[in-house]
Order: sequence, then structure tokens, then C-alpha cells
Amino acid sequence: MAYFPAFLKLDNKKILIVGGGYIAYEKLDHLLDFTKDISVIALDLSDDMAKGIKNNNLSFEQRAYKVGDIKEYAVVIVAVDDIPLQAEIFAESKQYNCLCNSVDSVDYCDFIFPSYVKKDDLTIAISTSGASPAMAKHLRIYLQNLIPTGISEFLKEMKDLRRTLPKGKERMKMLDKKAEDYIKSWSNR
Ligand SMILES: C[C@@]1(CC(=O)O)C2=NC(=C\c3[nH]c(c(CCC(=O)O)c3CC(=O)O)Cc3[nH]c(c(CC(=O)O)c3CCC(=O)O)/C=C3\N/C(=C\2)[C@@H](CCC(=O)O)[C@]3(C)CC(=O)O)/[C@H]1CCC(=O)O
Ligand SMILES: NC(=O)c1ccc[n+]([C@@H]2O[C@H](COP(=O)([O-])OP(=O)(O)OC[C@H]3O[C@@H](n4cnc5c(N)ncnc54)[C@H](O)[C@@H]3O)[C@@H](O)[C@H]2O)c1
Repeated sequence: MAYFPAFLKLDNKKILIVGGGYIAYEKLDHLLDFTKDISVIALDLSDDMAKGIKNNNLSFEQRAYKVGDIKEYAVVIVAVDDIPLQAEIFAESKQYNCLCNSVDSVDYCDFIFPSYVKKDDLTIAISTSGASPAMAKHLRIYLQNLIPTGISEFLKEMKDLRRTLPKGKERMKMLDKKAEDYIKSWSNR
């Protein structure tokens, strides 16, 4: 079955990444667009991962994962090259209020990472439900080239209108028309 798309609020939620290699860095890089409350536990770090940790002042412990490490975390990303450990941490996460993502199998995931386009308040997330991460990536690149640079300003204008105009049918109609015209103007380019 396909995954339900939701946008998770990360305020006051601690995130743990286990692993410090290439894939851990990909996940870290994406998470940093949304939060800085990230800790890392890994036996060793790639250069990118070491830089990411240093530049963002993240907490890092150089050691093997041990049972109980996830206790304080709301989300754990298990980015180790060890599938049995991914299975163990996923099973352990069920004892706690902790959502788990494992990088080798959706069987050990409560959620999966989408590919995404982010421009200020706009986030477009793309998933193939794990069928083809490569396809998710290329669809992201395609969409990235389609979205006009002025989208952030347009969204700011729409946000201001929603804040200042009184709620009701008239506002709804006006905002709907403005959004429709904006999209039409850009698809006619
Ligand atoms: C979208 C993206 C987001 C991100 O990473 O943040 C992401 N993978 C990306 C890239 C990518 N990953 C892989 C390739 C090689 C080509 C290929 O296999 O297609 C490429 C392409 C590349 O790197 O160029 C290999 C791969 N990926 C997974 C497995 C295990 C498995 O399938 O069981 C294997 C095989 C490992 C092996 O056999 O060695 C699993 C997952 N990867 C997901 C997300 C989740 C499903 C997303 C969805 O489809 O909805 C899921 C299920 C779990 C998760 O990771 O959350 C990011 C693109 C970001 C961007 O650029 O926009
Ligand atoms: N989800 C995806 O998009 C995707 C894509 C390609 C590969 N993968 C899978 O991701 C996994 C990781 O790949 P990689 O290229 O980052 O590997 P890598 O070898 O570069 O990194 C593995 C990391 O795990 C750490 N580690 C291993 N055992 C540990 C333990 N017990 N405690 C703490 N840290 C530990 C190592 O120190 C290292 O930092 C592989 O199994 C690969 O098949 C996933």
C-alpha cells in the first residue's frame, strides 16, 4: 500500500542518526533543511558528515550503537551498513514513542524519506513508495526546473492576504482565483 503523505512538525523533537557514511550524510543534509536538533552516533565519519556535524554544531558520539540510545529521541534514522542492526533498532523503537527510518529496507521503516523541492514556504514532496528512489530523484529535478523563481514572493503575498482579509467566502474565492491565475501565467510561459 502507498504511504500516507504528511508534513511532520519537528519543533522540540530530538533526532538521532546512527551511522556516519555516505547515506547518513544524505539523510543529514535533507534533515538540516528542517531542523538542527540532530545527534549522531557512529563508529566513524565520512568527511562530509564530519563537516556537517561541525558546521551545525551537532552532538556526536564516536562509538557503536547500544540498546537504549534511542530512548530520548522522537525520530531515529538507522543509516548503518548492517541490516540486522537496522532490524534490531526498528524493533526497539516500538518500546518508545520513536519513529524509525532504516536505509536498507522499508520493513524496518515507520516512514520513508521523500525526494523534495523546497523554496521557503513551499515544499513539494515526491515518493514512489520505495518502488524507485532514482525516479523520485529525477522527478524532483524535473519539477525543480518547472517552478518559477518568483514563487516565494507570490506565497508571501498570499500569506499576507490571508492574514489581513477577513475569513469567509469572498476571501476564499479571491485567493482561489489569484492562485489559479498565477499557475496559468506560469504554465503559459
Ligand atoms: C528520495 C531519496 C530521499 C533521501 O534519501 O533523502 C531516497 N533515496 C534517494 C536516492 C537513492 N536511493 C537509492 C538510489 C540508487 C537507485 C535506486 O535504487 O533507485 C538512489 C538514487 C541516487 O542516489 O542517485 C538506493 C536505495 N534507496 C533505498 C534502498 C533500499 C530499498 O529499496 O530497499 C536502496 C537500494 C540500496 C542498495 O541496494 O544498495 C530506500 C529508500 N530510499 C528512499 C529515499 C526511500 C524511498 C523513497 C521513495 O521512492 O519514495 C527508501 C525506501 C527509504 C529511505 O531511505 O527513507 C533519495 C533521492 C533524493 C534526491 O536526490 O532528491
Ligand atoms: N536509503 C537509501 O537511499 C540507500 C541508498 C544506497 C544505499 N543504501 C544502504 O545504506 C547503507 C549505508 O550505506 P553507506 O554507503 O552510508 O555505508 P558506509 O559504509 O559509508 O557507512 C556506514 C556507517 O555505519 C557506521 N556503523 C556501522 N555499524 C555501526 C554501529 N554498530 N554503530 C554505529 N555506527 C555504525 C559506520 O561507522 C559508518 O559510518 C548500506 O547498507 C546501503 O545498502 C541506502
